[in-house]
Amino acid sequence: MSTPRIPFLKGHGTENDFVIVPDPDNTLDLPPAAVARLCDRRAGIGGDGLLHVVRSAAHPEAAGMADRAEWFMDYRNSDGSIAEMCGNGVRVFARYLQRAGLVGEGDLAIATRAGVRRAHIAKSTAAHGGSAAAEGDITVGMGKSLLAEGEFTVSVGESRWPARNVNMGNPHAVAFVEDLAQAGNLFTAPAVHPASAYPDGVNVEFVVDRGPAHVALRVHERGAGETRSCGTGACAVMVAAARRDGIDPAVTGRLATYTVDVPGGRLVISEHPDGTVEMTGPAVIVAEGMIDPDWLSGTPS
Ligand SMILES: N[C@@H](CCC[C@H](N)C(=O)O)C(=O)O
Repeated sequence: MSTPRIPFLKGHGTENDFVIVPDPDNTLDLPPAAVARLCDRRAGIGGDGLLHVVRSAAHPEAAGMADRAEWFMDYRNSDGSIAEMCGNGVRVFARYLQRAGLVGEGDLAIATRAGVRRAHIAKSTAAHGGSAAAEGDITVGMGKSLLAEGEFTVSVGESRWPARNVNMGNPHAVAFVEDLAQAGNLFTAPAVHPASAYPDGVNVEFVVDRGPAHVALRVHERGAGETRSCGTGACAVMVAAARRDGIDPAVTGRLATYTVDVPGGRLVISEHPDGTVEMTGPAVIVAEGMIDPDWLSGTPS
């Protein structure tokens, strides 16, 4: 009997693109090599990462969150490595659940390795025909940022910039530059100093100003290379930009909101007086299909 084909979908959030593999009961074997094969842009489906959609109760890393969030985002980078969190991924994950009829518009909770995140799926508009595939925005509560004390730098070639070390569930180094072109081709990961500050690697964001409370970034993602967007990175950038601008909602008691442009679109990010960060942006499912299990396992057919 032949092995059944594996359903998948493809989606993106501000062009941070993902292979989505629904596996409610966690029955699929997805070793790093299989993830890298699926995310390969020439020999596979292609993506910056993979969203393995599993019921929290069925996954050993999420079972403890099952009472608060039915679904677990088992996120993998395109090189097959595991990441704690993916901001754009959470929105696309929520969009998948909506499209599959597993959740409706409104609020839902999603378990991630960084903890439970709450998403709000905006009501579909008539302009989108009210369909479940509508491209309305999704807002995600991204938790609190953690800014490390100390001196950090990021360098590309001979250039070196001071950086903020911001954790959004996953690690980020944020450097303000004069011009985004200074980041170079970003084929390889920029050097970070001290490297010991990031024992598990780091995502690196380069940032320029576009106007008041408006910045733009380029990013090199750990485990994926340069991508068109990074949601957690955009949140790290928002917090770093606010502090640089002398704004700390915990001190002022007022919400701070920044527009963060990424190569693949725009995200709007707010920090509340209690320190929680909220991100709003699009999430789109573009295709669905079937994976050949023999190809995935590398078994010649
Ligand atoms: N693109 C994501 C971040 C994905 C994980 C990251 N590469 C890491 O290893 O931490 C986002 O939108 O946040």
